Amino acid sequence: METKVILKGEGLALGYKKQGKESIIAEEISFSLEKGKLTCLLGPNGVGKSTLIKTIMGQIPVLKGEIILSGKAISDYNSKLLAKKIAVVLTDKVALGNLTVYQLVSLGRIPHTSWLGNLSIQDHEVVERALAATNTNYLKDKLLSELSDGQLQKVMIARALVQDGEVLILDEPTAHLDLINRFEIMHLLRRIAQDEGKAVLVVTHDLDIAIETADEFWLMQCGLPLICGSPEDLIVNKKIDLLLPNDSLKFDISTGKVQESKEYTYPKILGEDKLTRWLKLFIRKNKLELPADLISLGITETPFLISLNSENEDFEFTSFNSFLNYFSKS
Ligand SMILES: Nc1ncnc2c1ncn2[C@@H]1O[C@H](COP(=O)(O)OP(=O)(O)OP(=O)(O)O)[C@@H](O)[C@H]1O
Repeated sequence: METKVILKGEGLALGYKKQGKESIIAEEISFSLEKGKLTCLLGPNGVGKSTLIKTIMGQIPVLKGEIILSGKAISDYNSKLLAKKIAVVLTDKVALGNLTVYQLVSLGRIPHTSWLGNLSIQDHEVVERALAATNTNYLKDKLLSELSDGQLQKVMIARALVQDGEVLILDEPTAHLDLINRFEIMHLLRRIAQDEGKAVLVVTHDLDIAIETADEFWLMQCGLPLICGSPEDLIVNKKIDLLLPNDSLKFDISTGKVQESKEYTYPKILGEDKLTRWLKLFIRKNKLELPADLISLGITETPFLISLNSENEDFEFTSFNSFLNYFSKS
């Protein structure tokens, strides 16, 4: 069977060297990046995610070990050959506002063109295909300065696609984007991984969307080896909690959300789970103290009602805010 692993590292030490002095940022970093999969690299700010990316891109050398790309050490690739294998999308703003989308995407072809940079008919076809794959064809004559952040991000992905490397790396591609665009970009990357058989590695802080879209997670935490596995495995075996070393937060396996770890005792709430969970969140968030003589609390969808029955009084509320008002009066 053809191996899908394209990039491999084992027991790496990563960091920076200044005036002969090493400053190690992360150790015991082992991974296998596979073609056809969307892999998300997650971890707190400053843990070393960008350092790992920069090392994979060959921008900084490994302090210990070797990264192997297609059976050969990264350090043995020259920059042009590496650019044919690995395409990168960074978060830096492009200072090329007066280029058209088509011109920018064409620039991604440079590792494949002659030294004059002329594009062949085949190169133009690759550019057209990348514009189609990212749904940005309609933008091709627009100037970059005329694009929204979401459109620009898709165009940057198109530029990386025309590089036609087997590995595509993106550092926080969904930062500054709205919810719809965040989903769109991550689904687009998943499609690219699956349809084009590329190994896509994405640094992200978007845990929710990463859980929805990723095939693999790499979790990075200070002083710990890199933890790799499918999101579902890491959730079920609780390794995902490594992202939350602070005791005040925990990952709630039943909702897939990060929440306060303080245990709340709720009264029995009558109603469907899909509604009672929002009532529980509302009680927890607003630190509501329910009456000591409470008999029952319930919630219904049609008509929307929150009912509170105590020994002394019964109430019905038609919104969460009117429920809250009851507590501010009492
Ligand atoms: N050129 C450099 N020389 C020395 N140290 C650096 C250099 N660049 C980054 N660092 C340090 O390496 C550590 C990891 O930084 P890095 O940018 O890799 O973290 P990160 O996980 O990507 O963070 P974020 O989520 O905030 O982007 C930080 O302590 C940072 O100060």
